[in-house]
Amino acid sequence: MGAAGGPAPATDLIRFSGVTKRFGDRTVLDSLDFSVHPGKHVTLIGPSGSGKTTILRLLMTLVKPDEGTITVGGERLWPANEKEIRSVRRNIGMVFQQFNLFPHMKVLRNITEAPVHVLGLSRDEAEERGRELLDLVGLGAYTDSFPSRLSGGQQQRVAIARALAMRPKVLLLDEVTSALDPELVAGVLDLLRDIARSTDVTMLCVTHEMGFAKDVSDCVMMFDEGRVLEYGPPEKIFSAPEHERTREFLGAVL
Ligand SMILES: Nc1ncnc2c1ncn2[C@@H]1O[C@H](COP(=O)(O)OP(=O)(O)OP(=O)(O)O)[C@@H](O)[C@H]1O
Repeated sequence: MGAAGGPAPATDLIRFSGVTKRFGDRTVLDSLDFSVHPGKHVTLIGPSGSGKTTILRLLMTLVKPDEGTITVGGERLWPANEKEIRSVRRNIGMVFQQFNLFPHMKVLRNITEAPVHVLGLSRDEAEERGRELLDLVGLGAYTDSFPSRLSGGQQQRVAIARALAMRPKVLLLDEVTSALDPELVAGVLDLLRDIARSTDVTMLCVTHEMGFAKDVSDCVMMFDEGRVLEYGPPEKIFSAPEHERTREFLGAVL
């Protein structure tokens, strides 16, 4: 219960507190504070080099903060020991710009490897779930194909299915359509819209697709020089931004 007797405030799923990241002399994230509630879809927008991808990479523990704390589901991702990091990381899946599928494995095998080896599912259980996911992403007929036989858009769908196979609480999407031919972009964005509507996964999405940001996000975070300049619902950020810098950025990309 909240202090006034009303419902307790929703607990944050992701929380960054005072997170600073430097590469050499360059401060890429500067004492960053933000939080994301469970089930929300948040898009990160802002100029190139403003630190958006670095946030996703911190959550994947591909890079480590120089200062600050990061928690996911109330558990510390940083600072934390290896065991704690592994346990928190298990809740987080990521889809990259380049699909990074295993080229020597068939599509279904690409999706079942981590559930078998990391989650400890039996091969049968993992395959059953893998087939369901391939149906979900419209690739049920491609279980026995090698990735090289698929288009870029299809490969990206497999990568999305592979991330979902780990039943993540948080799905990180890093410019997932930017390596695709233009005619394949809409299909992948439609799939992500469906996933956003039909699952309770929390999404953090770096994108240059402002249309997608408008209709999928509950919140948009506008970054500039390693800081959150504005954070709010898309209708506010896109229609009535508070900062001149946001207006300039949107003016250039919309
Ligand atoms: N491993 C690294 N070593 C050195 N500098 C890095 C490294 N990773 C990122 N940077 C620098 O950090 C800054 C922020 O990078 P980041 O990729 O987070 O930006 P971004 O906002 O996602 O940009 P974009 O929209 O172009 O992808 C950039 O100046 C980048 O060159």
